[in-house]
Amino acid sequence: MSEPEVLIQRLDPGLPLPRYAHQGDAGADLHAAEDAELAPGERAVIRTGVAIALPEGYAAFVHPRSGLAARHGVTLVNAPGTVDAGYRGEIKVTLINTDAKEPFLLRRGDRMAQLVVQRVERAVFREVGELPESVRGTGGHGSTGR
Ligand SMILES: O=c1ccn([C@H]2C[C@H](O)[C@@H](COP(=O)(O)OP(=O)(O)OP(=O)(O)O)O2)c(=O)[nH]1
Ligand SMILES: [Mg+2]
Repeated sequence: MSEPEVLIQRLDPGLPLPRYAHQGDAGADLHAAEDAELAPGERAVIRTGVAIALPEGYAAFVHPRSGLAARHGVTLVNAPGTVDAGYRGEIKVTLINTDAKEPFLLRRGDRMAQLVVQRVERAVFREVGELPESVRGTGGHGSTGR
């Protein structure tokens, strides 16, 4: 399978570019371009120092890092964040500290989230009066029990 080429622009020369930590990883780690201190319950929009141009038919999704989530309760408010193929602005990460007691200290250069590049489809929304029947029907939101 050929790898899609993503053009990347450094907006902050002092920072490493996003990279895959291991062969086979789906997510490339995004670095924080700034220091921040998040009090319990606080959120902050953090710059990554990079902008990208994705090929048509692709999107990139900003996912939390599970280590930060498990150790510190730090995740993303909008997980996963969607980076559109046409977006040329700086990628930003909206972190939230869900820990009840401990503030979270983020340092410039820390790996704070990961970017997953994926092929995406665009749908045509065709309006109809009635939808076709299905086995599930309209049951949702816990209809199958706990
Ligand atoms: O975690 C994220 C999510 C989004 N974006 C950028 C890329 C994306 O293409 C753009 C818009 O994102 P989205 O459509 O999710 O936000 P919106 O609130 O709908 O803004 P807009 O009105 O600009 O579409 O913001 C990020 O940098 N980080
Ligand atoms: Mg939008």
